[in-house]
This record gives sequence, structure tokens and C-alpha cells, in this order.
Amino acid sequence: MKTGWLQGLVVATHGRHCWIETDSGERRLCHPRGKRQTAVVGDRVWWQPSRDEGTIEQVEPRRNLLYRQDAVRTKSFAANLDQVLVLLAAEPVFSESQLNRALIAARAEGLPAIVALNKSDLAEPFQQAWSRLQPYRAMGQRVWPLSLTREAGLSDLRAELEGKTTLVLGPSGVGKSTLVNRLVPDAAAATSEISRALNTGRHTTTSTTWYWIDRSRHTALIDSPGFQEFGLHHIPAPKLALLMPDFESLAGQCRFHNCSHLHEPDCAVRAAVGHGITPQRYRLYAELYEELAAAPRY
Ligand SMILES: Nc1nc2c(ncn2[C@@H]2O[C@H](COP(=O)(O)OP(=O)(O)OP(=O)(O)O)[C@@H](O)[C@H]2O)c(=O)[nH]1
Ligand SMILES: [Zn+2]
Repeated sequence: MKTGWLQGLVVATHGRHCWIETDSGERRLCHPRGKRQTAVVGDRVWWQPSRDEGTIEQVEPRRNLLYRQDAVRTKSFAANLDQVLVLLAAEPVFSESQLNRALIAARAEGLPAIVALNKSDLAEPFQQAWSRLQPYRAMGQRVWPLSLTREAGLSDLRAELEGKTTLVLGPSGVGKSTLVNRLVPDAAAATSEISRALNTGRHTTTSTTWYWIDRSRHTALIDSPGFQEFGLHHIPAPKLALLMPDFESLAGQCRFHNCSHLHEPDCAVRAAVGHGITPQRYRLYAELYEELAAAPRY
């Protein structure tokens, strides 16, 4: 740290420009010092004021960074998280592949994940979605029922978020905006302030945004787009089974220690398909394995 540098928290980004919050709660637009520096939401930074804006001098080392990577690019969701909340709903029908990818990405960063299933008021589709989540509950994944248009489940969820920084991920239409509006009373005002500052002229769901749930600024939600195209190219294929809890304990029991669980003899994973591992989960694994094995490594 150098004299004149101040501490800040990145609460939104647009390109390489950041909207930061000071320790006293004041917010300001900052620009990066160098070409290579990129701050993401959740980053702690050192910055220097220049007139009514500022310059980011340095990004503090990160505890963790959740990101996705496909053949074309790497995109960060956010840094320094405590947990990930995957928001799904009875409708629209969710993609199990996307859910699986989000859980794997969180686990690869050592982040606990909660799955919340919204729209419990829609009885029949909810039941169907809930049973599709059965293998996840069986493997120890926490799954919460929720109805954001009613009060159901909201106080439990609030308790779960208390004192933590939670990244919310979910496909379009599940109720992410409804969730933010229920939990963050002045979310709309915060959003328009950020849009003005970063001059995006768009709405929150198009860019990652940090919200404080409480006035004392201890509990935070980060809303982020990008659930749809969840590339995991940064994960080596041989590690995949260790990041899927229902595969993990079996993976060490195969004849070959480097078993891919795709075609080797005496494979404990394949032997468990149909009991312990569902055929659907095994299909997700095999597809993802092929995808990761084919991805170029740098
Ligand atoms: N029946 C029912 N509808 C809900 C519930 N929660 C949210 N909705 C509705 O679902 C629709 C989508 O909610 P949004 O909050 O806009 O969803 P979103 O995830 O922000 O969607 P995008 O803006 O597309 O990313 C809205 O019409 C909500 O009113 C719920 O618990 N039950
Ligand atoms: Zn095996």
C-alpha cells in the first residue's frame, strides 16, 4: 500500500470500469491503472481519487474467483464469495446439465452451494422439478423449496444468507429479480444509480451487481448473468469425478487409479449406475468428460 491509496470494494463493473464502494459507503466510478489489470465484483481494491472519479491502483489477492470458460473466452462471475445460491423454479423447466455445471464450478473453488427451487405455489410442476432434484438431495446437496410471490421459505433463506456474501446464479425467468427485490428493499434505486454511473442504460440482470441486504453491510447478494453458457474448460477431465459428490467416493475404488469411468474394466463408478448413481447423472458425467477431454489445455 502506498500513501494516498484508499480501500474499496468493487460493486459493479462495465467493461474494465468499476463502480466501487468505500468503507464509509460512498460510491464512485474508477478506471483501471494498467491494461492488464481487471477487477471483478467482490474484489477488494486500492484506489486513488482524481477529481470526482478514481483510479484502481491494485487488486488485493482473492480468496476465490468463480468463473466459466469455454473455447473462446474466460468470464468471471465474482470474487471473494462465501457461497453460491443456484436459483431454479418449477417453471421454466430447468436444465440439469446447467445445474450440474454450476455445482461443479462452485465445488472446484471450494464454495458451498445451496439450490433453491422457487414457485412452490405451482403444485404440479413443482412436484416434478422437486423429484428431478432427488439425486441431488441424495448426494447431500441442500435443496430448499421457495415461493417468492408468497412468504414461503423466505425467512429460512434469509437466515442462510446472514453475514455472508452469496452469488446468485440461475436461468432466466426463475425469479432472480423477484428475489433481489424481496431481499433488498432499495434494489431498484441501487440499480439505477449503478446504471447511471457506468452509463450502461441497461438493467441489472445484464451485468453483475453487488447488493447489501442489511444496513450494517454484512450480508450481501451478488446477482450475475451467464448461467446459460456455463463452460468448464478450466477443469481437467480426470478431476471431474472428484467434483461430483455421488461419484467421488467410488472413484477411488476402480481397478485403475486413473480410470475415466467410461470404458475400463472393474470400474466402481459404472458398477454403481442404477444404484447410487442415476443413469441420468452418469450421462451428464460422460458428456462433460468428453467435452473437457477435447478442450485445449494451455
Ligand atoms: N408462481 C410464481 N411465480 C413467480 C414466483 N417468483 C417469481 N415469479 C414470477 O416469475 C416471473 C419471472 O420472475 P423474475 O424475477 O423476473 O425472473 P428473473 O430470474 O429475474 O428473470 P430474468 O429477468 O429473465 O433473468 C415473474 O413473472 C414473477 O412474477 C413464485 O414464487 N411463484
Ligand atoms: Zn472407474
